[in-house]
Amino acid sequence: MINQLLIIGCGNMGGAMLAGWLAAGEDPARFAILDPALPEAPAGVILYREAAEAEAAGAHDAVMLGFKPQQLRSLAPGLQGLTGESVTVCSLLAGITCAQLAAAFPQARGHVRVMPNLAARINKSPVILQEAGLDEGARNDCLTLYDILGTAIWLDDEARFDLVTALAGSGPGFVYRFIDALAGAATELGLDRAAAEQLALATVDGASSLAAASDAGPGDLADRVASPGGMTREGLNVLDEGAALHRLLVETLRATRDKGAELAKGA
Ligand SMILES: NC(=O)C1=CN([C@@H]2O[C@H](COP(=O)(O)OP(=O)(O)OC[C@H]3O[C@@H](n4cnc5c(N)ncnc54)[C@H](O)[C@@H]3O)[C@@H](O)[C@H]2O)C=CC1
Ligand SMILES: O=C(O)[C@@H]1CCC=N1
Repeated sequence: MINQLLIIGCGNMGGAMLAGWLAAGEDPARFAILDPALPEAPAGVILYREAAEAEAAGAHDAVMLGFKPQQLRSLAPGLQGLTGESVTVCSLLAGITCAQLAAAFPQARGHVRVMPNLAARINKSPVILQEAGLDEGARNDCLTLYDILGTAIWLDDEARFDLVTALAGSGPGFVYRFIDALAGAATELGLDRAAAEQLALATVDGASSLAAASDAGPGDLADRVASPGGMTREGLNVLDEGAALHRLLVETLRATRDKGAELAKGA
């Protein structure tokens, strides 16, 4: 079991994960934060402003890096005292590989890439994991911890990590853009903006919950919405014309995935 996780950089993503763990009833003493700028920590969670303070406490057996990938090179030297041989280094840093983590924190017990999304806050995030150097016990400890935030899985091929990041880590951003566009389209065609936003959100919420609970795939479900000779088919035809939506999303995921390699190159 991971007794204490030190979250180094607790902004949007680290904060959402911490909120998810606490909402699930985890003991706040199981977590500590090192962040020079976070206004305050949740009740019962220790907040360190400097690495030396966390080092002196020496209470953690894992760290989770939650700062920006572009900061890895400058911050790693100052974090060596926190990443000794009894400490597992977990990282949220998009694009940064296990090999880069091992090079940045060579003394650590093992290295884990972690890719959640913001739905960790409500324990509904997929969490994709990739490790280097962990034994079976440490693998189980990581899976158990991250599974609290939704559904954690090990990926067996790190070459696909940037792609799953684009799909599951960045994915909420694309879904939010879609909801916004749906509401914007209805507004342009004459609906009041507030009503359009409310209906678009409720529709996406209901549709996604139904798909999650259904044995049928989303393609089949779309066909079930489209009554023969009815209205929906006309709209689906617009999305399907020349595989317009499919092509747009392939380009969206490609651009997102490829940025991962660029971030890795810069680190
Ligand atoms: N936002 C998202 O939905 C997701 C983000 N990620 C990853 O999470 C990481 C953080 O992203 P966000 O939370 O969006 O960024 P953010 O800017 O909200 O959070 C970064 C945090 O790092 C802290 N920080 C800055 N310098 C620091 C230092 N020297 N020591 C300790 N902490 C320091 C900041 O004060 C801030 O709280 C990135 O590596 C990103 O790739 C991964 C999956 C999803
Ligand atoms: O935009 C980013 O780089 C991070 C990684 C996945 C979601 N947010």
